[in-house]
Amino acid sequence: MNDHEEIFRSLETQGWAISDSVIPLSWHITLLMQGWHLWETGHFYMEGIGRSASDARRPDIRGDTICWIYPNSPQANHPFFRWMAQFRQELNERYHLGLRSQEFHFARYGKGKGYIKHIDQHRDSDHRKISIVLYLNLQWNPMHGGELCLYEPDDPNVEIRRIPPMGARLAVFHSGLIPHAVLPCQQTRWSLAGWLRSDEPVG
Ligand SMILES: O=C(O)CCC(=O)C(=O)O
Ligand SMILES: [Fe+2]
Repeated sequence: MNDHEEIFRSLETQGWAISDSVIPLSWHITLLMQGWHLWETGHFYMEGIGRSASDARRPDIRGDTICWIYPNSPQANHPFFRWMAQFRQELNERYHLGLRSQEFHFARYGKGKGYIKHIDQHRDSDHRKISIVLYLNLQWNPMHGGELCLYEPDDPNVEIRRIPPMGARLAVFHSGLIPHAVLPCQQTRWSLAGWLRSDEPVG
């Protein structure tokens, strides 16, 4: 069974999947360097919690700062995004999900920050179908916290799993199904977060 197969099986049976082997180790390091450089040069900002401009920034709900990766930017050339386009195509072939586009941003959670329990589909749009997080941390140990915490779709009070954000670890889950949270971290936490979408690419 190849790595993609394992992810597909887990997605099918439980709605989420984790892989520590599908992403080459060097990719998370080169992506971390890109993210770190963008942060150093002031390209990160705090995103609101909804879709409209009036949706307030709420660091008490969502503590990360982010930097979107635009299609024609140098960062978009990283092989990770071609890998992801291929993965998206495989998902479409197997499950007819109609995934037409993908979007990704770097995310940086400073010490003490997290993201409270939520679902990734916005109230008024269900175009986000599959959520993806690639962790970019070089070293992580249990004292650093910052786990991705997954909850039962039918009962969000029930925790299913805590996943430490180890470098090169890939988390994949159904955006409209799995409630999840980022627990407060005790060390700066880096990731690349994104969504496979059912609408056309922007621009
Ligand atoms: O970084 C993670 O583990 C999850 C992030 C998340 O839930 C989000 O950006 O919507
Ligand atoms: Fe999320």
